[in-house]
Amino acid sequence: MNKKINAMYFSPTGTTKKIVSGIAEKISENIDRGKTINTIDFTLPGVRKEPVAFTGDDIVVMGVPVYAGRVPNVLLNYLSSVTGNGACAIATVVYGNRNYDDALVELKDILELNGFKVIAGGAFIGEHSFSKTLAKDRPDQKDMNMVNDFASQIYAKINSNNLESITVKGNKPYRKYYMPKNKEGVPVDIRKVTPKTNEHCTDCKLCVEVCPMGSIDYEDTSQLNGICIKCGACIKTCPNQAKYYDDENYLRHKYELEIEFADRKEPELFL
Ligand SMILES: Cc1cc2nc3c(=O)[nH]c(=O)nc-3n(C[C@H](O)[C@H](O)[C@H](O)COP(=O)(O)O)c2cc1C
Repeated sequence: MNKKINAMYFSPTGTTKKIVSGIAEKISENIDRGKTINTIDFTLPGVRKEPVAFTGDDIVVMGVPVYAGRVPNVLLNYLSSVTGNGACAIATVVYGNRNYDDALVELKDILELNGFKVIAGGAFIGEHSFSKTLAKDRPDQKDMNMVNDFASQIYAKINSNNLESITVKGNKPYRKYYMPKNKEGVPVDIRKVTPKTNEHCTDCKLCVEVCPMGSIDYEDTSQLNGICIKCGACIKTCPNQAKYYDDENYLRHKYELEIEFADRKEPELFL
């Protein structure tokens, strides 16, 4: 088979990367043992400045995390610039055990609008960006077994040459971006919340390197020069636990998520 396998993802805390890479590797193993996968990790801002265009010979595993029940809105411009030209796509979203709401249908729509043929879709679970306990250490081995089964089914579909489009779960029109509530039950906007830096910071600059918005000031890493999307990259990457949020509404939301969505969710696959 003369198909080229591509893995494309945005993944500040690495869970989407694990799922997308797992699917791409397994498909590639089936199709052409050992042939290299073309990886486009668009987590960092510099990569999102480069144009990307595929052809009908490409298979693209595209993955994003679910933010507020949707495709992260900071990615919409970039995603709409990626052209499929008849490439096959596998739409993949990864969420933190609350819900993926309309993110998968939104990603599928974006891909189709851009000239991809979406032949499979999946919603997987990853450790929540806000938490070290919610969906802790997921995707785990059980998830990765499902990733392998999913990839084998995708391979069988490609091989059968019956590349039908799929239907995935989600509302249309899409629901509004999910909002946390304050203690009075009133929806609150946490978009302006920014991380704080404590005395454990050794100025190693790792947080500067991993920020997907390029927002952390190089000279003074306690300062932001741009927006914070609460992706968790600086907090989870810091070797000294020097980054944290202290906003009351953010912390309440995190706590509520940890209590309310403690029960394990399982991946959902669409073929
Ligand atoms: C701003 C923001 C909003 C999020 N919204 C949701 C959500 O609506 N539902 C959910 O289950 N998880 C939500 N999450 C959690 C992420 O989808 C999840 O942790 C994902 O695995 C992170 O992917 P990454 O490791 O590739 O960064 C949100 C995370 C962030 C940063």
